[in-house]
Amino acid sequence: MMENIVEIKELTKKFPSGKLAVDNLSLKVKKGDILGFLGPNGAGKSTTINMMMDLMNKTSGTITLFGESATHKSNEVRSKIGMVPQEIAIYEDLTAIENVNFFGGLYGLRGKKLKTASLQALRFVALEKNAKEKAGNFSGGMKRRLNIACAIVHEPQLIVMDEPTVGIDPQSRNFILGIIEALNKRGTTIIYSTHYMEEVERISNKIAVIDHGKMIAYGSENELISLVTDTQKFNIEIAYPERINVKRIQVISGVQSVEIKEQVLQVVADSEKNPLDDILKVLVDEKAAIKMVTQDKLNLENVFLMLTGRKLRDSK
Ligand SMILES: Nc1ncnc2c1ncn2[C@@H]1O[C@H](COP(=O)(O)OP(=O)(O)OP(=O)(O)O)[C@@H](O)[C@H]1O
Repeated sequence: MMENIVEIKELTKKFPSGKLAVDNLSLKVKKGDILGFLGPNGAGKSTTINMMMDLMNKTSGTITLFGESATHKSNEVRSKIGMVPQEIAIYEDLTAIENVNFFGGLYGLRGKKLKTASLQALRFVALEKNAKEKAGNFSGGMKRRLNIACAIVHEPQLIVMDEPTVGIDPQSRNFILGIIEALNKRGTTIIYSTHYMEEVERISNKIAVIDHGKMIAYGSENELISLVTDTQKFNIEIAYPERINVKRIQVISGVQSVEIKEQVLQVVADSEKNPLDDILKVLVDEKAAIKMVTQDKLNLENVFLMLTGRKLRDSK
């Protein structure tokens, strides 16, 4: 069975204006992945996705979806893909169910099959009670959810989402992230474009960081963090710091430095090793009375800053 559902090789887009929006970008997406496609505004995320969906011509490079060229894909492959565009693409004058029926019809669903699939899609985004209401009367969050229902009515194996949570309240955003996790649980591969790193941290197992059209990093969250640091820091709160023999901790494999600040033992260690078990054993042995253990971790914002020298949010 094919493992890479998406393969992009050396993809480039130069607009007639001369703007190089996507620059020699390569990327693979495996079955079952939730790929967070992360980058600031203008990084080239939409341009990449639009070429992937064959909505825009590429300048050079190749894009393969389910083993077929993105520009010459069969109807069979077409029906395996769903797209949630950045701009909400629903008919405001139609009801919710009419919207979903319309998109299901485009994918060849008819009659009873269409009816069942449309209701199921609306149920999935918790809009079944609003099925007969006009989409134009929906809140921003409900429109976003309806947009998703329209993209999943044909039960695609791959869903590509371009910033589907922009401009909505935190509750609706949370709900949409939950929908994505549920879709993934039933086996759907997801490509999720966003400039919100906390969304990517929550839902993605793989992250592709893009900036100025170039792929600057790819991997799991921990792999990206290890690109910019080779240490980790543990803070261990204890009741009796005076009982600790620091030397016993210093000699543990992987430990770089140990410091006691009031009731907190601060240990810096190699990120490749996990000395925590051994450290805790010493503390238990010395009856230091462990109260809490926390780990200082870099986040993706730090990673982006360290790789590019700029902040993710307000970079242009
Ligand atoms: N039709 C076009 N002609 C010229 N330049 C364009 C065109 N469309 C996009 N661009 C430019 O290409 C770059 C990448 O844009 P793109 O929309 O792909 O970014 P993005 O990462 O999706 O960001 P956003 O969150 O703003 O959508 C930007 O500098 C943008 O201004």
